[in-house]
Amino acid sequence: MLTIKKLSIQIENNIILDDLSFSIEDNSITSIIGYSGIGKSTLVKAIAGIHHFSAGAIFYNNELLNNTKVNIGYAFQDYGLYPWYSVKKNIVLPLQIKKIAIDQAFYRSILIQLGIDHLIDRYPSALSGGEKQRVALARAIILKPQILLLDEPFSALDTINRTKARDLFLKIWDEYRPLCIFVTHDIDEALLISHKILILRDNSYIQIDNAVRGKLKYDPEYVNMLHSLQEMIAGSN
Ligand SMILES: Nc1ncnc2c1ncn2[C@@H]1O[C@H](COP(=O)(O)OP(=O)(O)OP(=O)(O)O)[C@@H](O)[C@H]1O
Repeated sequence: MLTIKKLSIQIENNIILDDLSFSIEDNSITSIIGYSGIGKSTLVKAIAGIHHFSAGAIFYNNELLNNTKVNIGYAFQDYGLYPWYSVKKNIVLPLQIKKIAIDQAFYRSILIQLGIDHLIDRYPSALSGGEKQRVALARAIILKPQILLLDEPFSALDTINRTKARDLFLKIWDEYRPLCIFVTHDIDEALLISHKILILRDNSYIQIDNAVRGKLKYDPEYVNMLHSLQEMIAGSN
């Protein structure tokens, strides 16, 4: 279980997140939604250990989260690929850093499932935005991390490929069910994939159970939930 306790983050004189507390259970997906600039990426970076916080603490299984002890996979919003490394080297880098032998079968299956097996010798400059995102996703998953942080992982994909990538992600996620935090602007995406949803708003936040996960988009319960979420994001609920 990941527990965020009274977390506050200030950048220069701006309070980005203030007194945020919530928990995420193992084997579950939590989406983070909210207006652009509200602090979604900042929160994910703090959990990844690459952004300082001004107050509060982050625990994993009741111990302070230490990213040298706990494997954290992170797909950055801007991909975060190293331009001087090939696709293969970018993907296996987390294994090399942690001195973990490559699981060839898992590596091959990720490449094939994400449709990037033909790209492994290319460099990031020779990839499309959607290809870079899939490489970033492969790199986040390669360690089979206990905590998987995905910051708008499908934003560069068109609608058809986004739907495919989402289904694929859920298939891969289901193989070992890591605790996953998924930042998205797409409320439908949040409703389709996540067990819980954290809504960040100006000066407040709400964490809700997603009762319509797995339901069809035209199901009345789904439509009601979609409308309530829209109101919650706008701050009128
Ligand atoms: N290095 C920085 N210096 C100053 N302000 C920053 C810095 N990094 C982020 N911010 C500000 O912090 C706020 C939160 O940014 P963040 O990227 O977390 O938002 P977000 O909710 O992920 O936005 P988006 O949905 O547009 O990706 C924004 O107002 C941003 O301008």
